[in-house]
Amino acid sequence: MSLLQIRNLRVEFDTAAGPFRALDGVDYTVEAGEVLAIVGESGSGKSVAMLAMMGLLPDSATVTADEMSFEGVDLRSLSTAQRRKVIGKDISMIFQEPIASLNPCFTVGFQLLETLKAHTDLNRRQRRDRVIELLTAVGIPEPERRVNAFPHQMSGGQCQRVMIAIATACHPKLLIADEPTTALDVTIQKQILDLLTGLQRDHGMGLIMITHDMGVVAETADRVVVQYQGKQMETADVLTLFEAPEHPYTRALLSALPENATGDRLPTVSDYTEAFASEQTEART
Ligand SMILES: Nc1ncnc2c1ncn2[C@@H]1O[C@H](COP(=O)(O)OP(=O)(O)OP(=O)(O)O)[C@@H](O)[C@H]1O
Repeated sequence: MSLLQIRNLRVEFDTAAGPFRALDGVDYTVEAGEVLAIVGESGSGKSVAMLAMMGLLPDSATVTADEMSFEGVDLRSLSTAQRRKVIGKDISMIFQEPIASLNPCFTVGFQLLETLKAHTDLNRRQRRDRVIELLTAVGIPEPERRVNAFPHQMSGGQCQRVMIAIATACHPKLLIADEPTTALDVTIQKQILDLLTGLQRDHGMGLIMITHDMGVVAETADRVVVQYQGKQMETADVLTLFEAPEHPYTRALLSALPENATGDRLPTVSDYTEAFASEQTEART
């Protein structure tokens, strides 16, 4: 039994301009302890897919799927409240903007304590110790002092470490990281990726890494789903994808990597996909 199994997921938004299909029949499988990267350019439906699974899309969204199960539990059969209970305990998510994700009015220690209070039976003393342990585990220096810092007193990288501490505080079985390094300085990006993959390995968590960056995919993933305009283009294990990409869109993404540049100008995905893109647009209208 897979940790997460989603088949033929479709999401349509009711918009002022009429219905808009954001996702059109995508499949995701994540095994326990596996890292799945969902890659695709902005608007390809990466975030919508995860929000749909967690029941967090607004009422304007219609979500359908042939299967949507977590550890064998059919998420479609649960009420929103029941789904949040399953998901709140076993699935955590971190977002692109760490500073915006933390509450600016409370210290980082308080925000960690609140998470532990909501999801564990630890007493006050144990929670305090666990907060220090978590901040140490994510590499915050002088955790006894930093526990009293407000988010604005920390760097973007430190705030993302705190977000990772909050997200992993209750030992989730699946962690979803939505562009976790995009807002960070390049030098910090690698440290955050190493932290995430280290925690993932140590705790045997499933990890879904949402990204548009093939470098992040190469660095972290076991398997990859490539999306374009709400459709799934290709699914492969990471080595196969880099060595023998099957779909023209995947080849375009790989060709646009700086290390694959051959001429004076860095190619872009659109250099390869104009014909393909108009084909997709026609199919959607
Ligand atoms: N509430 C909404 N109402 C209408 N359309 C929406 C809504 N939320 C998302 N969309 C649309 O769904 C499509 C997919 O969005 P999504 O945020 O999943 O893209 P993404 O691949 O995660 O992009 P990014 O990397 O920029 O976050 C986009 O065209 C977006 O505009």
